Amino acid sequence: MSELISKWKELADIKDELAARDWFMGTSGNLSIKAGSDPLQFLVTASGKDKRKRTSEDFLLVDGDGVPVGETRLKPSAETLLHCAVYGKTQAGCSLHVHTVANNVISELYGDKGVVEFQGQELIKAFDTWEEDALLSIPIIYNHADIPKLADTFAEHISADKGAVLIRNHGITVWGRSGFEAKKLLEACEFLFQYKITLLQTKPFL
Ligand SMILES: CSCCC(=O)C(=O)COP(=O)(O)O
Ligand SMILES: [Zn+2]
Repeated sequence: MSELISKWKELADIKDELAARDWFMGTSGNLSIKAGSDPLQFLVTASGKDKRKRTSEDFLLVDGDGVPVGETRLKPSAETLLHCAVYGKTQAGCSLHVHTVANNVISELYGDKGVVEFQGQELIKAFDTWEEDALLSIPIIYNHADIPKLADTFAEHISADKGAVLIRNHGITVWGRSGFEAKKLLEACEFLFQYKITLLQTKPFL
């Protein structure tokens, strides 16, 4: 199997798993996987598709600027520039963006603070923070309608090969060195968000 086909299949499998969780409401979300470093190329979801369906037109290959490689009638995700920022600044191999109710609620609750923090929760170890008092901070940025501006603001928070950034009342983007790692981080974030919301809802009755 060629490297590109194998990357396509890997991303399609991740897409199916996230779809099974119902994380692509209303055609939201976009995913990418690095296909080559020299020159930088990655597969990204085509814009506006129902990401719960598996088709031969789900992804297209783009360069480091998010421009399609070769002739295609497909349009790359409207948010491709955020994926460009991840691959341009790190050695990450996969970047995942989803809108969920939990990530939107957390982004609104902590949006004015610009960050949501987790401590004393086992699942923050997904981010390789093993110390007992480790603190996981997830930045929350403003949801600029202008995508180049959104991508620039997002890029300010990319400093490692794995990470997560919330976009207020929009969604989350996570990235990792591999598809496995990116998916693990996304699942960990969504668990932590749901945990915090549940705890906040429960507390008044304790
Ligand atoms: C209908 S959701 C609005 C656009 C968005 O935020 C998103 O994640 C999906 O856009 P795409 O162009 O990647 O389909
Ligand atoms: Zn989005």
